[in-house]
Amino acid sequence: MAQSVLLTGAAGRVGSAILDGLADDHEWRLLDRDPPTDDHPGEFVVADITDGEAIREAMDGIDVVIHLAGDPRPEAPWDSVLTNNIDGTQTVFEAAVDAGVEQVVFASSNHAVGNYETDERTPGMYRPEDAYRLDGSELPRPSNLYGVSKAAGETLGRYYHDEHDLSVVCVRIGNLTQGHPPIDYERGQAMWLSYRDCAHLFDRCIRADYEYEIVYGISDNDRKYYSLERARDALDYDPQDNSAHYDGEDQVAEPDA
Ligand SMILES: NC(=O)C1=CN([C@@H]2O[C@H](COP(=O)(O)OP(=O)(O)OC[C@H]3O[C@@H](n4cnc5c(N)ncnc54)[C@H](O)[C@@H]3O)[C@@H](O)[C@H]2O)C=CC1
Ligand SMILES: O=C1O[C@H](COP(=O)(O)O)[C@@H](O)[C@H](O)[C@H]1O
Repeated sequence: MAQSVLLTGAAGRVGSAILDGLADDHEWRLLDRDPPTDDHPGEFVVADITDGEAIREAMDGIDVVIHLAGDPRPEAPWDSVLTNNIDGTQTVFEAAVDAGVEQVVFASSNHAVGNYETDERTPGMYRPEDAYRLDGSELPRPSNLYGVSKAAGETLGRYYHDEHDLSVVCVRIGNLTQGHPPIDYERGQAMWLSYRDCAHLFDRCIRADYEYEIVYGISDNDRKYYSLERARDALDYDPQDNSAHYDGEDQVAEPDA
């Protein structure tokens, strides 16, 4: 069934991947501090996620919030991630509870666990024959202050689920690139998320029933160090793409049937 969905950070890259795949599948209300530059489905609210009143108003009549807005830079300074990623995310969760929203999907990141990639494990863990997997049950181990802010967002989600009964899924997104996986970047190929799989994954986050989940958001790459098991089990995620099917920029194998 189509849901009424508020998409924060709608003007960005992940927002574009979601809307490219799902524009006609749900009733969208889009929100970003930057106004839209292209055609878009539904209404567009220009607001900052730290503005509690505007965010609460944007959630009227909404079933599901996909919360993407924030500073996505791994090198972002503390004042920016504190304001945009931590304070902004708390504002979004609080407004969701106040508005009676049922589910919040939080865009977390590989950088929340980036320091599992130790000198001893790399680059072996990026290769297809390596069996090492993170599965979402491990503690955060951030690789920068941006990763700390994403771990904080996951913990806020845990709190709002336990105290306020909100259904929350945190998606530790890998490396989203359009068209083909990153070139000459083993780590990026191991955590590649195609646009098609991104849209499908967020569709499953909108439609599935869950309590509190942490899942990894990557395609079904031969190289991987993130398990897809929780995303498959909890969300019925069924990725179609695989970075091994690309030779540089060209696709050299058909997606699995
Ligand atoms: N692109 C990727 O591969 C990955 C992205 N993510 C996360 O996904 C989310 C989206 O990332 P991208 O689309 O790549 O970034 P982006 O920079 O393309 O989009 C982010 C959007 O959020 C908006 N925004 C930022 N701060 C805001 C605020 N205070 N109030 C309202 N809007 C605000 C920006 O205007 C922008 O349109 C981010 O939270 C990022 O940390 C996580 C892992 C990987
Ligand atoms: O969280 C994020 O991760 C991706 C991939 O990280 P990288 O270290 O391989 O670049 C990054 O591209 C994106 O900007 C960021 O938000």
